[in-house]
Amino acid sequence: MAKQYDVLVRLLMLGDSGVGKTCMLRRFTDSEFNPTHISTIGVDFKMKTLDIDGVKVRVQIWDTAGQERYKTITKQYYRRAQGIVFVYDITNRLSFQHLAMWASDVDEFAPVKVQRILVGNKADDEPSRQVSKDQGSKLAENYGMDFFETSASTSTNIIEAFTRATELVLQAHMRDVDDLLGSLDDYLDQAALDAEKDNQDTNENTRKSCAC
Ligand SMILES: Nc1nc2c(ncn2[C@@H]2O[C@H](COP(=O)(O)OP(=O)(O)OP(=O)(O)O)[C@@H](O)[C@H]2O)c(=O)[nH]1
Repeated sequence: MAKQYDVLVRLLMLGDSGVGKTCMLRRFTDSEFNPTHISTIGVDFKMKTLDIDGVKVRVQIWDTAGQERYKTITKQYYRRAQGIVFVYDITNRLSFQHLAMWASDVDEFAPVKVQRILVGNKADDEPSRQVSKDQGSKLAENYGMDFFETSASTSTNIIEAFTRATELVLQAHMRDVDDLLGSLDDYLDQAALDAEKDNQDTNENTRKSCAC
């Protein structure tokens, strides 16, 4: 059967329990919002295909449990992630403070070139806000990440956040391909020069040894 996509991208969602990771994912893949909180057990994943500049990208998004007791399981998934979506809840200051811990886990267990974005979810619940947009944006700037305030409930910025994380992964991998092609060009140039030099040396030797 013909492949339905050109590239596969793996994203991982991290953040405290209850920040809305599962709701964001369901909103993105199924356009649904379920207000009941059923804690994720270990990890779960969903897929969606995006068209990014004409490239069909199959995005595989791993939704991890935020609860401490699943950490041993969830950490095993960091290694294969190409992009991380860090999520906190704008109505929960502690979930914002814990980002330092999530980020340090990623530094320890994820590949060096993993791409990262920061998301403050539940932006619809303005009356309960505990983390200002400015605080979120400053932290993202410190970490060198793009920043989005989202709402799984109203769908605000959900597509934008996942699409941006996917684009960043694609760009990083394109750079790798370019670097690889660049070194291949250098190698071929050098090989052509070496072959030319060998040729010249052989011609000279032939001339030197010629008695005529
Ligand atoms: N107001 C509002 N509530 C939200 C939003 N997203 C999620 N919630 C609520 O937050 C609660 C937790 O959402 P989940 O998606 O289950 O949280 P989680 O981060 O996946 O939690 P764990 O699986 O335990 O790690 C649910 O009761 C949701 O209804 C949102 O954008 N706005």
